[in-house]
Amino acid sequence: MSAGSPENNVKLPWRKAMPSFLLTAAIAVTVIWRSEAESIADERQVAERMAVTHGAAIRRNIERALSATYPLAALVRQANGTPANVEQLAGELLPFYAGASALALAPDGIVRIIVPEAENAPVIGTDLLHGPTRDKEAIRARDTATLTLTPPVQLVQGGVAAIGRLPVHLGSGPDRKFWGLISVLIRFPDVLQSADLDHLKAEGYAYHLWRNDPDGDFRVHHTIATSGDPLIDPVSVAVPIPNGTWMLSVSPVDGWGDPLNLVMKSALGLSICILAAGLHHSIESLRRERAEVERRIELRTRELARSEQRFRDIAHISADWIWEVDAEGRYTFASASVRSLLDYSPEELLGKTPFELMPPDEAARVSAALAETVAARAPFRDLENIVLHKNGTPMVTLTSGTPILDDEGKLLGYRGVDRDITARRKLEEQIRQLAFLDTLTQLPNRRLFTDRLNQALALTGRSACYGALLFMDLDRFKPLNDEHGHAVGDLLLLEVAERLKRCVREADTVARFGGDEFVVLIGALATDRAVSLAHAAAIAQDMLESLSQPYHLRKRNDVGNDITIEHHCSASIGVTLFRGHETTVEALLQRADTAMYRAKAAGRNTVRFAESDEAV
Ligand SMILES: Nc1nc2c(ncn2[C@@H]2O[C@H](COP(=O)(O)OP(=O)(O)OP(=O)(O)O)[C@@H](O)[C@H]2O)c(=O)[nH]1
Repeated sequence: MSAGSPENNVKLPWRKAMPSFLLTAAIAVTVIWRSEAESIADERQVAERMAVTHGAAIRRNIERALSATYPLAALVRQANGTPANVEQLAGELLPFYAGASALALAPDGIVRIIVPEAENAPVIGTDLLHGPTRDKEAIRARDTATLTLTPPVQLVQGGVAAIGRLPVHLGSGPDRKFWGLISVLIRFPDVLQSADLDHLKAEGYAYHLWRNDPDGDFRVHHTIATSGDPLIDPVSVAVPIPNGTWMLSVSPVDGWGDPLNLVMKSALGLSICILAAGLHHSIESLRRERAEVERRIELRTRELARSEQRFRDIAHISADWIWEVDAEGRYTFASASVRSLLDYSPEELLGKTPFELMPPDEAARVSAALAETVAARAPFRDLENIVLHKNGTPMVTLTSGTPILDDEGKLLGYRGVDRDITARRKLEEQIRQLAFLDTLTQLPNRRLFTDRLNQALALTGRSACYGALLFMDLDRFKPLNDEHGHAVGDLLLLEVAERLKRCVREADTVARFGGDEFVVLIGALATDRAVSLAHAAAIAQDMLESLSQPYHLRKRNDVGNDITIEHHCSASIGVTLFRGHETTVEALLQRADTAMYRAKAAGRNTVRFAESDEAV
């Protein structure tokens, strides 16, 4: 097979499946990416919800703690700036405001009272509005007349806390004047406890509660509380508090998304890509194989059509008759040339057997001759047989055939060819006759006679019977020719031949050597020489007698009329006996010829034996 042959191109290279792989990979990546993005979005939503919930709790706690200042402010206003039993009230209030760890009153900004006093005593006397201890949020509260909250700060008395400052004003309208500040100490992380930030940690979240410095760089974060774990792309919710906003940022400790899930999805995606590429490869391979098979079928069909056309052309122009028979020997196909050979149309032959076209005895002979060949499913060549022309004329054909077998070797029939050799056989017969028969009388000529004489010598040698050879020459034949012409002479010769044949048995041979010379071979006379001589003499006499009968020969006279001439004729016969190869054929003929001349010499119309025979 050459390198460029189609068979080599059927195999599909794997690189052809690459586009399918890449396309599927792109789809898989998109799907995985989207699914991952969706699941991260879901996760962020959940985290945000949690941050919102916890942020709200923080805000509630802060506000509740801050609200502890309101009853005291009300008390101060009610007492017009000089409340009594404030320490007692503050002490009673504190347990009701979770997150509020201390309450302080600072008339004119100077802390005078703080409850509980024991752990907060160092604060007493601190001037929140002036001097080095002044507090930014305190001043803001006074100036804006709104509750402010400091960021969580390190306390003088220890611990971390945010301090809420509520400005208290007395009077209203133009008489309204600043009284001082009521502060609430909101300790960290105590205030956050009821916000249950630990729950976030337990749920696997890192959190960060932070704020910007409202007066400083907004990019600087001040941490209020943290889980201690680093944040990864956190979701942040605002926790509004007085004079500011805290932020609660939350992210899963292990980061967003599920890496194991992502790996499994990626593995699944890769498997689908490989599967898609494999599928593409298989389908494309199948498609190519199918296309190749179809191409080959078309090629073979065309070859078959060409081959069939070739067969039809040959069958059409061939002088031979091409045929097919089924397993029962019935014609299933006959080429058109059967018409010129036997005058049957191909259709007339369908269903017939070849034997139906033969004379019965020929059919039996051919059937027997073919029986073994057909049983062996073997081909046969040049089987000569006689087939009858539609008009009954026997035709000689040479038949050759070859078996038709199916894939299992079962015989389906035969196909073959019949060649008409009738003309050839006729020609051969003519040649044979020219070689062995006298053209005028159709009697054996000298060559055939010599052959038969040889056989007779062998036969008599075995049987011990004598045979006889009679050499005969017509007397005065020439004058007939001369007077009436050769044609009349020929008629006489034909008649002589017939009369001589009638004088002998079928097994004996009458031959013409040419001119008016005839030779007769008598096969088996007797084992006794004398008896044989007598028998031969009797046959010779019989012949003389027969030949002496008048001949009526027809001829056309000078004016064109047919006339009959009566002619009388005699012959001189020389006879000799033989038995076995005592002598040669030539010597025997010579002996008979000599005896014939002796008969001529004796006055013609007589018989003479060879001298050797007479001497016995
Ligand atoms: N019509 C005819 N004549 C033939 C044929 N062959 C030879 N002859 C003639 O036969 C004659 C033979 O004559 P011969 O045997 O020599 O002489 P004959 O007249 O028979 O005389 P005898 O034999 O001596 O009695 C010749 O005239 C030949 O021309 C033949 O085929 N047809």
